[in-house]
This record gives sequence, C-alpha cells and structure tokens, in this order.
Amino acid sequence: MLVVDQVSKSFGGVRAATDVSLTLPGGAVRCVVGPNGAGKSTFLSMLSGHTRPDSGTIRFHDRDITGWPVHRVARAGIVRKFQRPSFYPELSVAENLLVPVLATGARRRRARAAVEEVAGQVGLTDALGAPAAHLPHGRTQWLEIGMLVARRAEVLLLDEPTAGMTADETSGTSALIARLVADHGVAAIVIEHDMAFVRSLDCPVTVLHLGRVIAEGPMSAVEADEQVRAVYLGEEHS
Ligand SMILES: Nc1ncnc2c1ncn2[C@@H]1O[C@H](COP(=O)(O)OP(=O)(O)OP(=O)(O)O)[C@@H](O)[C@H]1O
Repeated sequence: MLVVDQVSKSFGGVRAATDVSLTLPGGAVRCVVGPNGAGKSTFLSMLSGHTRPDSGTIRFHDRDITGWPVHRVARAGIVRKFQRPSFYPELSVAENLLVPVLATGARRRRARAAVEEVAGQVGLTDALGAPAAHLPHGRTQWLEIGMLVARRAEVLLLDEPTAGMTADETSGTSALIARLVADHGVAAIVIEHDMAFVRSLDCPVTVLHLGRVIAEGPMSAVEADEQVRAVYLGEEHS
C-alpha cells in the first residue's frame, strides 16, 4: 500500500503541486490526468525520489519514504518509466531483460527462466533473440515495462506509456497492464493524455489542475464533473 498525504512542491514562485493525496493499494491501478502544467510529472517525481517534496509524506508498506533518493525508492519496489528510451538498443530483448533480472541476484539458470517469464508477460516471447533496436516503438515500451517487472518492482510509475503508439499497440498496453496486475499483483500509477486509453484501464482517476486535485473517482464520474469539463474545455479553446 502506497499512501501519499498532502505532498506539495514549489519551483521558485510556481506551485507545481499543492497538498496532493492519493492511496494506492497493492495490485491497483490509478490514472493521473490533467492539462499541460497540471503537476502530473512533478507528482510522479516526488513518488520516484527524483524530486523532494517541500511538505507532506509518502508512506510505502508503512515506511516513511519521503525524500528518499531514487535508488533507495527503487530498491523498496517503486520504479519509474520515463518517456525517453532507456533500454540497450544494441543488446537483444533477452539480454535487456537479463540485466535487471541479474540485478535481483538471480543465478544463471533461474535468471533465464525469469527472462522467459517476463517476456511472456509483456508479449515479447517471439522477439527474445532480436536486437532491441529492431523492435517497433510500441514494443520497446513493453520491453521497458518488462525491465521494471524483471527488477521485481511492486509499483510501476508510467509517464505517458502510450505516447507515439499505434491504436493496436495502445490497446495492447492496456491489456499488458491488466495482465501484470491480475497475475502478479503489480500496482501502477499511470500519467496519460489519451482519454480512450484511460477509459480502457477501467481504474480510479485523479485529475490535477494547477497542482491541485480537482476530482477523483471512476472515469465516468470524473468526465461528468463540471470543473473537470471546464478545465479541459478551457484548454481546447486557449
Ligand atoms: N524543475 C522545474 N523548475 C521550474 N519549474 C518547474 C519544474 N518542473 C516543473 N515546473 C513547473 O511546475 C508546473 C507543473 O509542471 P509539470 O511538468 O509537473 O506538469 P505536467 O502536468 O506534467 O505537464 P505536462 O503534461 O505538460 O507534462 C509547471 O508550471 C512547470 O513549468
């Protein structure tokens, strides 16, 4: 269970996040949406250890992890996937998955089995021998999610995972996340602009605007919320 209680962060005079709270049970998915500059990335950065909150607390499994550095947060089980690529293009898909598996301390034979298991989970079994550079964009994103799972992450922080994907890759990503949750109890916080994708995840949604939570709940309720509609319409017309 990840419990975020009233975290805030300012950059100079800009209040990027103000009193943002969120509770994520194990094996749950939460989407965070909001217009440009709403504070979504800042919020994720506070969870991943890339940014230290000015105030508020972050607790994971009843431990206060507020302000922990990235590597310590990652070791505790919370890992982040950025939009920019972070795999090894010159290595094969299997080798890319092997790197994080070996980092968990797995020995060779067990490691190979773990690589095959993760590849199956992220739909890359047929590509294990291929250089990662040869994968189409969408599948590189799945590889990166696989690399996080291979580290035995408990909470995935995904920053616009479907950016640049085809429609098929986007629906494949939704199925992939559902599979990881159902089969392995992995939890995820997903930042997204693609509302059809958010709907397909069928999870609670948090809406940020100017650093504050303005709505929270199922997508159907959030989409009907007057303030949310005003914020998104305002963005379209600006
Ligand atoms: N390192 C920083 N230094 C100064 N200002 C920052 C920094 N990071 C974010 N901000 C400001 O904080 C506010 C929130 O930015 P943030 O990137 O978290 O929003 P976002 O919702 O992720 O936006 P987008 O959807 O465009 O990525 C913005 O006004 C942004 O300019």
